[in-house]
Amino acid sequence: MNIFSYMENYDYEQLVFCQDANSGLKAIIAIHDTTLGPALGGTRMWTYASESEAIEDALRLARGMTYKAAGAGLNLGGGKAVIIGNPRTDKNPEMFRAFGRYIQGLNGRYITAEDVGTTVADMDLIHLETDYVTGVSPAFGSSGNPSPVTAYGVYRGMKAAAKEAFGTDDLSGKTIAVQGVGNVAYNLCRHLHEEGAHLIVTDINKDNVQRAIDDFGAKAVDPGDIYSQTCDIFSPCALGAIINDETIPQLTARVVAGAANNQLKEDRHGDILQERGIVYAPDYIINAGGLINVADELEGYNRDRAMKKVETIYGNIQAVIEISNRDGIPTYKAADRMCEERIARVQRSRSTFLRDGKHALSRIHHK
Ligand SMILES: NC(=O)C1=CN([C@@H]2O[C@H](COP(=O)(O)OP(=O)(O)OC[C@H]3O[C@@H](n4cnc5c(N)ncnc54)[C@H](O)[C@@H]3O)[C@@H](O)[C@H]2O)C=CC1
Ligand SMILES: CC(C)CC(=O)C(=O)O
Repeated sequence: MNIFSYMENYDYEQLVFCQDANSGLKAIIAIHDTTLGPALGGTRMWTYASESEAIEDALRLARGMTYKAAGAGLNLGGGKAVIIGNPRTDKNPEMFRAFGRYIQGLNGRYITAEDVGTTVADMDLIHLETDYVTGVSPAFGSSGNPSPVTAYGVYRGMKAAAKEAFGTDDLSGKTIAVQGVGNVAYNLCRHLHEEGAHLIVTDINKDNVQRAIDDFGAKAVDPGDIYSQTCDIFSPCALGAIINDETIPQLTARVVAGAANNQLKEDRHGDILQERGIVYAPDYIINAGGLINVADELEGYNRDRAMKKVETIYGNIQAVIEISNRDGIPTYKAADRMCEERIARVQRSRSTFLRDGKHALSRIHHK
């Protein structure tokens, strides 16, 4: 991978490598764009096959966060971190403390939170070394685990996409195939079950599958069979790049709406979904609930205010669909356009010289 060409291509600001032999920490922090504010994005811990795979993941996810914050109307930029390692076997407290010190060294340019492989307990350890961490335990006045809030936002966004496809946002009686029933999707399934939807689930973790069967009467299928299930909605809630040349021909759903980041393997797969008449709810618009929730901490966490903001995801999905229909472009392009226009507008409105510029989040509280 030619790192500088990649960064130049998508206009990345900064890539930080963090190493601590004492704890075994090997981490990468990617900051994509801070036009709107400090870069906020979770830390993923994963067993990457190579260092370039880890770098590419951090970069791709960071760029997604720029768009996610812009689309959600937040005054935040895009960043993400990855820790190379197995989250089940390679963690130790010193690793997260060391990582916290590297974050502190960025002096607020990057703020972290949970992602796949990291937990509230990990954020508490990071918090021992830096204030630039969210999703910390509620005991510290923070918002805790963002997953249930992300799930609620996905549920609301799914309803908005269903309205476009089926003429109603009522999900009762609809069959929904869910890929991955981890932290976010378990909570999503709860909302869907309560509304009377039929659930088909898969996961590589058998315990997670069993929990969905026991709690929601879900039907379970093997991971490779989830794409071809007869269903109304396909909900990717595991990892990225699962909308691709192999999976699209298998889909029977009229809506794709899920929590996973970077669902389209390549942009052209969003074009193919559109050609097939499948309503795609762009990932970074529909899964912004967790970000909205942790971002609220920066102003002193208020759950009611955060949940009100999460409700806007329904309208944001509708706005994207409206642009898509108006301009005759796929929804992923409509979402990009909407977010890029907001960033450009804010950049223009803040272009005049100020001796001591102030940002909406310059009051970030030091706990
Ligand atoms: N947790 C949050 O608040 C947010 C999460 N996301 C994204 O949503 C997705 C899910 O996140 P979480 O629920 O937090 O993660 P998680 O790790 O709790 O759940 C993911 C689940 O997918 C399963 N899985 C992995 N590979 C699979 C495969 N090939 N087939 C079937 N199942 C597979 C895992 O076993 C796990 O149960 C991730 O892509 C994450 O980046 C996005 C926004 C916020
Ligand atoms: C809680 C969020 C900040 C997690 C994240 O990084 C994301 O939305 O992908």
